[in-house]
Amino acid sequence: MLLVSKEFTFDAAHNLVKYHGKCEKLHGHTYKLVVTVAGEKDEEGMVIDFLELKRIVQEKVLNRLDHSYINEIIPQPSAENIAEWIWKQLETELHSERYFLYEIKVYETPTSYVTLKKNM
Ligand SMILES: Nc1nc2c(c(=O)[nH]1)N=C([C@H](O)[C@H](O)COP(=O)(O)OP(=O)(O)OP(=O)(O)O)CN2
Ligand SMILES: [Zn+2]
Repeated sequence: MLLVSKEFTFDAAHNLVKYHGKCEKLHGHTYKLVVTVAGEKDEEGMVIDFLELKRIVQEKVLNRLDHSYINEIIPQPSAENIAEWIWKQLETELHSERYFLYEIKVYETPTSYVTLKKNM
């Protein structure tokens, strides 16, 4: 099995409504998203074309989250809840007879991130 990953960034604002601390105030992050697909190669020697991966993530995730107020889409936008929402947007699209969505990482800051992995 091969793992194919691509990194993306998006800028968005949020506030954690059920939270006591500085993050209950409106603020923004440049989020980093790493999407990993697992599978076997096709006759072109690719699990999934990076361009196809980019097209799907752009359409299903970035077009909605980039420059958004995330609370309007995800009511309590912790990195954990954002990761679960992104997983739901991508799971069906990144699934074929040869490959499947394996893991995503959502970085809220360069040092704070959440990993969501497929139950195997
Ligand atoms: N488990 C989680 N903990 C926290 C979350 C979260 O989503 N999941 N979110 C926040 C805040 O929204 C925010 O991420 C805190 O960011 P920031 O103020 O930038 O944090 P730091 O400055 O401490 O980050 P550094 O990378 O260390 O500079 C809080 N907790
Ligand atoms: Zn935050």
